[in-house]
Amino acid sequence: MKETRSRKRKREKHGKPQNMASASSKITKSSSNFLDKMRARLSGGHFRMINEKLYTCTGDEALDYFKEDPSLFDMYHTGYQEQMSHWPEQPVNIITQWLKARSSSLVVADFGCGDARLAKNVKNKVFSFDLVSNDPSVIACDMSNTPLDASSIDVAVFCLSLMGTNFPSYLEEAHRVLKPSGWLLIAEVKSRLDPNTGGADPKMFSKAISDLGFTSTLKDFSNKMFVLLYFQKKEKETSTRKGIEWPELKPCLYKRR
Ligand SMILES: C[S@@+](CC[C@H](N)C(=O)[O-])C[C@H]1O[C@@H](n2cnc3c(N)ncnc32)[C@H](O)[C@@H]1O
Repeated sequence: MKETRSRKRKREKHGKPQNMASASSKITKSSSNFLDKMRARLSGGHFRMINEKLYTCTGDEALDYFKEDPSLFDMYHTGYQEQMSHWPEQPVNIITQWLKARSSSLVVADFGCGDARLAKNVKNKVFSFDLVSNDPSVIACDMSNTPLDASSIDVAVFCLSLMGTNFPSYLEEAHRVLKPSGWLLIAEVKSRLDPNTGGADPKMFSKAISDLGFTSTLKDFSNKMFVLLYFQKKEKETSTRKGIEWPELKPCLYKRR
């Protein structure tokens, strides 16, 4: 249909500013999208850097690292939660279910608790340990040296937290604080315990823990992202701790998304 002169005049009068407004709103939107993307990329980069640091230093070095700048801990956990949001299942939920199926009188120590999700979701008394405490319920320490008494705990949990190069000392600490027959529950990133992808031999890892004074009760490799290894502390002290052959656990480095 042919446009009348008066319509054309109206369109030219009113149409142009409208188009300009929508063009400038498009520019604002796309530049804020761009800034959001840049921010996400930057924080993803920071997360990967802190993550690599935690996997390549000892626990006390990691403690000093966060003491110098506690904001790095929040940065790490923002990135970690982003990564976890892509996992179909979270190991902390499986451990939560395991605890819920048992007596709530079991006393738990969560080694490397992160945001203390485990403590928040069970009725048990949970001692939550991490390098930084952002919550009054979390005790800040290097978990190779907790303030717990010897033989005072029923369940020790390491959910994706065997990060430091001195990880055997975390398991030794768990052995110290666990009661005889107490449970040691480990969830670890699958690639770290998969020889096909350059990871450690899970049999060697499990044997080292048994040599420390535990009996293996469950090995679950069914999940794509993580393995579950459960143990019970032996009734009698058998380990000398010396001569245990620990495999090297490779860092879990997350890909850029
Ligand atoms: C990958 S996050 C897992 C957090 C939580 N367990 C979960 O499943 O969501 C590992 C946590 O272990 C903590 N961690 C690593 N080494 C530690 C150490 N030596 N002492 C205390 N916490 C440690 C880190 O600060 C981090 O919060």
